[in-house]
Amino acid sequence: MSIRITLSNVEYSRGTFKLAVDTPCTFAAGINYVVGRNGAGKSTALKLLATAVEPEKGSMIFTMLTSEEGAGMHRKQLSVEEARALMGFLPQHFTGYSDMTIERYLTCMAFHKGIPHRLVKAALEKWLMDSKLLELRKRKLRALSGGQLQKVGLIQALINQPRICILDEPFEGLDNQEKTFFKRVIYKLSHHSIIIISTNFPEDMEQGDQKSLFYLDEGKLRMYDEMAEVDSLPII
Ligand SMILES: Nc1ncnc2c1ncn2[C@@H]1O[C@H](COP(=O)(O)OP(=O)(O)OP(=O)(O)O)[C@@H](O)[C@H]1O
Repeated sequence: MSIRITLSNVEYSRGTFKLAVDTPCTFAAGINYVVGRNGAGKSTALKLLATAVEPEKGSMIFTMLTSEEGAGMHRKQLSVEEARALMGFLPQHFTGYSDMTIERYLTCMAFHKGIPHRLVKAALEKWLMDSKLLELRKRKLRALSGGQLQKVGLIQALINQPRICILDEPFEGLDNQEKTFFKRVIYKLSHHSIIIISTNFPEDMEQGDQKSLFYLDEGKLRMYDEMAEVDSLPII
């Protein structure tokens, strides 16, 4: 099941800021890094890809390689609803439902994302243990530190191994051990899923067998074939 997101001549404005994609950009399975200076439009681009906002011009098309009787192997275009059902999204300033405890919030998210009820408890316990949140599971989201909340945000985005996973500055606030844990989860997922990560930190871009680089310069998104080019781009 190979999924792609293809952007053509997309434009989206927010106040005086304009995001524009005037060269072909395709996001495929593997880790796709979106980089650029502060204010270049990374969060806006990720919201667009997550279908949280709609392009004013151009097209954003989700396709999946599929095999159907009579039609053989072909690329099927997905509706926005079908694409959303395959998505996990961590926005830049994740809040979740601040009055819920970690356990209740993540249980609701797991149900919502279609994980069978009988599997949720054990799966959640493993996530909470691996991310060092187990002892905090009865604490409300509003009482968590920035790093603790970020881990909850990452778990809700990754919990059902989504085929499209969009993570806005995912490692913000995590210590090295926590970063290593989540990077390993993301790396494994990247073999079958489109992972889109925005970051300002080149050291966070070391992983992924299949890597692509997207650079934003004052709202213009451009795809680079070579990760090696990252060293030549002014990121921060
Ligand atoms: N709610 C808003 N209304 C109007 N303009 C906005 C709004 N939010 C952000 N902008 C502007 O849109 C532009 C892109 O912002 P965006 O958050 O996408 O950039 P970014 O690359 O993610 O920045 P950072 O690295 O600082 O998170 C900026 O110039 C910003 O000032």
